[in-house]
Amino acid sequence: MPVRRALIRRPGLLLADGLVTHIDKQPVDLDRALSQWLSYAEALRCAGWETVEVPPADDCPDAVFIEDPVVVQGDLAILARSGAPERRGESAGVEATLRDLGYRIARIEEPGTLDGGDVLRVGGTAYVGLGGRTNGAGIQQLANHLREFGIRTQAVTVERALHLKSAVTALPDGTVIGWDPVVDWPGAFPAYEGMPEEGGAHVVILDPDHLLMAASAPQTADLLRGRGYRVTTVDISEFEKLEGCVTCLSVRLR
Ligand SMILES: NC(=O)NCCC[C@H](N)C(=O)O
Repeated sequence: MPVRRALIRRPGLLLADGLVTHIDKQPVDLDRALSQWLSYAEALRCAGWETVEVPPADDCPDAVFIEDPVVVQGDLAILARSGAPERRGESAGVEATLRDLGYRIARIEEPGTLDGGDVLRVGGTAYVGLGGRTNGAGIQQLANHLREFGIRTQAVTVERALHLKSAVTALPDGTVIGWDPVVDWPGAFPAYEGMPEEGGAHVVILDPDHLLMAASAPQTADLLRGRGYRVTTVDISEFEKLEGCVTCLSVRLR
């Protein structure tokens, strides 16, 4: 089987200063965050993923949310340019690691903005959230980069959540799942299904029959187990306090 790698980045000491946009600020327990992050990384490895630790960016409180500074497709790493200027310092270490791994590098350039958390690929389509972090110019540039892979790009308005993937992700069969109260346009997806919990909107596909989910969504985990999926859960409460979810703590390279 080809190597499956996932990029991860250890939380830094400033984690508690991370941005919050749609929820109130809550105290973050740093020790608990580190132990949750270690368990998250272990869950990836147990499922057969090799984890590659990107050098820390300790001046950037949100650097642990490594999904946001890059979109990787095939052998191309597209360095994003966050709509939150505080997050732009996260890119350098990600670029260095991906160069070392042999990836070609492209960039979202000014005036474009884009966060990886806004990019949901389902089959040959990349749905891209148009909202606080990602603008139309960023989506257009991403579309140009993805075209060589035969991927078409479709913008989806995001107003009620931080990122598109804060609101929806996709099951291995392509069904987009979300938490209805924060999904602006469920009709944008050919197949959409609401889940009973906010954290139930987020799945990492570890294998075609194996999902990683947050422990905060037990009803959804049971529902998906009932559909035949194996579901591994991890407690990521300290990251959820910063509007993070299971998807944003790693970048799966395939
Ligand atoms: N892709 C994601 O959902 N990333 C979560 C980023 C959370 C971070 N506190 C932020 O506001 O940028």
